[in-house]
Amino acid sequence: MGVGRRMKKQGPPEALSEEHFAKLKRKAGLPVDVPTEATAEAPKKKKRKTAKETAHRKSNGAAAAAAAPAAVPKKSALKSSNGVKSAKEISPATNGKAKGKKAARPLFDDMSDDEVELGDEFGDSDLEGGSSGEDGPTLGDDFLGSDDDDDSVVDSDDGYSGGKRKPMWSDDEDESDMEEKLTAANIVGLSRKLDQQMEEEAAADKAELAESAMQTNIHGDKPKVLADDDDDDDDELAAKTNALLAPDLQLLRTRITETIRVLDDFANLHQEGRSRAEYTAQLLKDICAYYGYSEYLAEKLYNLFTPREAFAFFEANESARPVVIRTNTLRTNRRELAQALINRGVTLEPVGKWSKVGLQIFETTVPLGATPEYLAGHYILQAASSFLPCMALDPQMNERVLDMAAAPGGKTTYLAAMMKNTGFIVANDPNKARSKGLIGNIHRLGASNVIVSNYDAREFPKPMGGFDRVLLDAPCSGTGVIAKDPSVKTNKTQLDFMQLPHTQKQLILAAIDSASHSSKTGGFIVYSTCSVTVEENEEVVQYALRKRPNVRLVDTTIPFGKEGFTSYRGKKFDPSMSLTRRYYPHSYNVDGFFVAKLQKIGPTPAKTAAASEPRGKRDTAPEVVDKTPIAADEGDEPAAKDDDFGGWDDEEDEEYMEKGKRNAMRRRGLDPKSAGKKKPKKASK
Ligand SMILES: C[S@@+](CC[C@H](N)C(=O)[O-])C[C@H]1O[C@@H](n2cnc3c(N)ncnc32)[C@H](O)[C@@H]1O
Repeated sequence: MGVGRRMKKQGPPEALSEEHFAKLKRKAGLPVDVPTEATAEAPKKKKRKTAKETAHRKSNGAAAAAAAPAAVPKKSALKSSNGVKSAKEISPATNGKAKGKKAARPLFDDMSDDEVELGDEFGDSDLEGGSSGEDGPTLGDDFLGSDDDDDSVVDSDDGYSGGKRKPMWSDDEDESDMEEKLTAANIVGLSRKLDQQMEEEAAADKAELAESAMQTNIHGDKPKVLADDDDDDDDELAAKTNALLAPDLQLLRTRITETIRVLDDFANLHQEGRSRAEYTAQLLKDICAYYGYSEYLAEKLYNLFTPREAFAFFEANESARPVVIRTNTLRTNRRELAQALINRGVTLEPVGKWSKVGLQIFETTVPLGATPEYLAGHYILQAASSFLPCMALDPQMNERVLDMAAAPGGKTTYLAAMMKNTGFIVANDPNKARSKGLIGNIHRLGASNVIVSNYDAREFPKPMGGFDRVLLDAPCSGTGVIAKDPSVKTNKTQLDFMQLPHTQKQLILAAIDSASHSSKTGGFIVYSTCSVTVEENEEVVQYALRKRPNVRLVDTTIPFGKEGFTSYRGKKFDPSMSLTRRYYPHSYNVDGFFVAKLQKIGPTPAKTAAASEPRGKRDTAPEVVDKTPIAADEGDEPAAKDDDFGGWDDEEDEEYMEKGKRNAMRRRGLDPKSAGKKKPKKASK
């Protein structure tokens, strides 16, 4: 089945909402506050274990796992006074449908004693020596690259060596069957997790309600957010909220929500004589104080959204995204992996219908970076959003693929699995330290069609060109992954947002020039970043469209995501920019990400890379000379190579900054030559 068709059946991941948890509860056959058709249906489909069975299973490992799960009690029997019962409180009852149709099979009922023994043999005590310690899943992901330090490389050229031969491709997986089994096997863990999440949500809602009630009592319906010059109370509030050392966070938060309320309904709620700009300025100040952003970055991120959505974005950056692992289909399939991990005490479920290889981890009693399955390369810890560029690139078997910025290899190894280890992938990264992690992952996951190189990718296609598909997962500011790396809140400056896009623009042209427009199967380029800023995304793609008329934007085929901006703060982008996709932590509960897919529809401009197309691959048609070649500054020395976010080169950047200043002056109608001149002294009186 082609990916395109499969995608149509898939839905987006859940947004962060009460409904998400309610849905999961329904799925697990648990009661939710609002009864719906789905709720009524759920108990018929799913079965759950009693608390007794849970305890037994926990203490007795697989023996207990083999016990048949108890049927789901009727909804009325489950409902407690507050509408939510914990797994412990639920009493067993029989389920008509299960009896009538087919008795639900426990997940491990066909497991031999040998397999049970295996589970015990590699139990917790053996795993505690693993690098992750006792704190659960702490090993790196594909962005931060803590896998860099992973020296647990298992050479796996022999392929999967787990005794009997196992099915390799999860394409064969029966999705609904698997979900049912997984849900049954995980039911107690999931219920516990969901109860906990519901409790947290309820507490947060209560606090929110109390907060707004407090406001309503104090100020009536028109919130008083901005201070009057002559008001002592206001001075006190200002002193409390603006105090450098210990701002009153509760007050700040209240003022943030109230200001948003005013901005939402400005005509009715604003204080007499106060402008929208004043409210916005106050809100930004409060956001900086409350969440700890630099003013510069807070404003940049705020401007992407409506005030309410911006608040949701800043909030989402305060909590971690779900831990997700990607099944390595070169070694196993998702069902087998899930069974193995559940057997070790991991609570999980499929990440969503949009992926056949992702598993979301809810709880684990073992360090995920040290299980035998991890060491044998059956999975990699990989953020869900990192799947997306690979899905968009959609590499085919036997193709030639370039991954321009590949370390630590989360995406490279996914591409290799998609290609079933056929064809070849050039996995490039100039950062040698990060490349160690890349090589480690390639070996551990058994990706045998990968060649590693260490070029500054701006040099491509000189070393090699003519690829069927090119992935550019560009170095970026990381504004989409602030939850993972909060230092981004303060360490990104205006200079970064000039220098990074500059590098990204050079890289995207190199990516385009490295792809073969005459590829029989491809000619596609995917550009992605884990940043949400327009400078690093739409502006870079727009630049590529302008400089390379031989490419066009095409559908990413990812079944969810917000459309890229076609205009932004007065800037107009190509209408096809709506084909690009944006992902936000608050809307999809994934890292912030951007994905654009380009197709090369004509020959590479002669002056740049055509000459490096492999022999026999060169197009016989006359070459089109690009009338808009890369600007003169694009041939400069590459930036320093040790920076994950694009490196640094004082000389280049100084020159670049100077150029920027001169252009800015020109735009303001000033003479750039006067830049260095001293200001004339004021005439003395
Ligand atoms: C977002 S990370 C890539 C993550 C990787 N694609 C994965 O999935 O594991 C960006 C990478 O770009 C690399 N990089 C920085 N400057 C580069 C350049 N000029 N050419 C190629 N890669 C570069 C960094 O070393 C870093 O590993």
